[in-house]
Amino acid sequence: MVAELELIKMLASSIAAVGLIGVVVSLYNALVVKPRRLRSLLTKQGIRGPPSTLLLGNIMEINKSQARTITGLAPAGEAPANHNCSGVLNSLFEQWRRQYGDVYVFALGNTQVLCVNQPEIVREITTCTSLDLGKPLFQDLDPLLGQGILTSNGTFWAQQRKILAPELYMDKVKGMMNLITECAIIMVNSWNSIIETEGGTADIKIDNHMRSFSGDVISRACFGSNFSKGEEIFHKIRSLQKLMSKKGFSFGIPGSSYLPTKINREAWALEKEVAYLILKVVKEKQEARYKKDLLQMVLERAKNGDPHQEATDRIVVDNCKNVYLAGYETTAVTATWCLMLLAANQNWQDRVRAEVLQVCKGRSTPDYDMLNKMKQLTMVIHESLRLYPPATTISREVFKDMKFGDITVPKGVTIWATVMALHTDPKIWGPDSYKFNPDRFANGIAGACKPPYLYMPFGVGPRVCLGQNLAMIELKLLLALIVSNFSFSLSPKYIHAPAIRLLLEPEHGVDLLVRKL
Ligand code: HEM
Repeated sequence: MVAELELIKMLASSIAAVGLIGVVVSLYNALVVKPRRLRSLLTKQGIRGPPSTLLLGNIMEINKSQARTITGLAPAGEAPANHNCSGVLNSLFEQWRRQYGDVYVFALGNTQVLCVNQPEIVREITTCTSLDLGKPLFQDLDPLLGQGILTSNGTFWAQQRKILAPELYMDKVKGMMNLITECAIIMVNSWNSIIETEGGTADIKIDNHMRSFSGDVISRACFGSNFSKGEEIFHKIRSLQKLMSKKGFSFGIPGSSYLPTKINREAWALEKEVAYLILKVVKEKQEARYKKDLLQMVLERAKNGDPHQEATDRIVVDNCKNVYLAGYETTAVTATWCLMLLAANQNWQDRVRAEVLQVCKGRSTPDYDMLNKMKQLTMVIHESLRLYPPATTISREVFKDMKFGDITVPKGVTIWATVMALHTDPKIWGPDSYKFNPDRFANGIAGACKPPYLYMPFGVGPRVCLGQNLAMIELKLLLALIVSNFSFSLSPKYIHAPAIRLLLEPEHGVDLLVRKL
């Protein structure tokens, strides 16, 4: 009996040892062998790049000064006189581009990233419709994004795009004008009360105000009359988002999101709670026959595409989270940068205000046609998105060997079109490419940028942003109401420190001195 037990113990420990060896081998393959092989396939084609210094790095751990170096903008306390992008030339990406050419490779964790700045190749990549080219797979973000439109690929992505896209066409966005106006008025009123309390002029950190506005719009658009429940749900998604950025991306450690760490456990619990709450609202809606909103339409289309309840539930839950994450912070941070630039360039603030007042002819809130007539305002938004694009790179992964230009990109490589570098390239924009000059957009995007597809704050091609119509209307309406109600300048507290987190954000927020007009 004792001998049998010993034998069982020995067998168990050999199985454990073999299992452990298997794990070590697969880790070694993923972390060392595969990256080396991909790198050498690129190097053989003459593509060079910095040594793999970021191997096993964690993007969130690239410390703040490094993030600022990558962003390339002026560091804290050294704002250039007109608060433009003039420091970008010194950025790490620019440095690498000068050193290694328009196409170079670097390592981010165990991922080999091919950085592409050559216009024709950028175009080939961004407009490529092959399903073998898609979004990089960030398993770490699973609890946050699930398998929704932002991260999925292939036919499953195409199915989800078909479901969501019609809900964000311009005619649908036009129908959201009332709800967007309501949210903008709430924002303006909150500033009015702060200014009243402060006695005429208030020093306001505007970032969270912009977030409340865009969060409010998405809650109402998705959940219609249930928007207060939507707000509760989005509050939890935001907590999940914060938790994920605390965790960071553990590039290079396969399976790390499935380890029962404290953060992972918290994330799983929040993920379950969010899914439960969304499905509860969906069920209530079905029973109460509410007016159809975005979520309801997604549900109906998802049901037509797949009769299985579980699959339908997943599409609804994941896309609800995806739309929120795609549309909330991006719009808020763009509004924040626009206001910073208008505060720093008073002449443009005056020009936009004069236009808004002239177009609105005494009306306190503009309608859709009025927004379309606001050309100066549109130019300012375009220029702000050029200098401060919230998404600083457009990224793709190749799922089988593919050829772009004369480069063969091996399966598994990630490609980045570096939006910030393309948006400030003097060869594309002229010698004042680092300056805030909305006039360059006087004849539209095609007049400002040659070739126009290199202006890509919303991406280009088959995966172009689905929410750009909604975002532009939200931004125009909010900014029109702000400039017609208030005048503002930069507060002495403001520190110019753009930093790349998930998006390009002002590291210390934006502080404005705001006065009621
Ligand atoms: C100023 C605000 C916004 C900016 C700068 C922005 C930017 C972007 C960018 C750069 C992409 C990736 C494009 C690519 O990979 O080629 C994207 C995708 C996407 N955006 Fe936006 N976005 C904004 C607002 C919104 C809003 C308000 C919504 C929805 C309500 C939204 C929904 C989406 C969706 C669903 C995708 C994924 C499309 C796909 O993969 O097929 N975005 N956005």
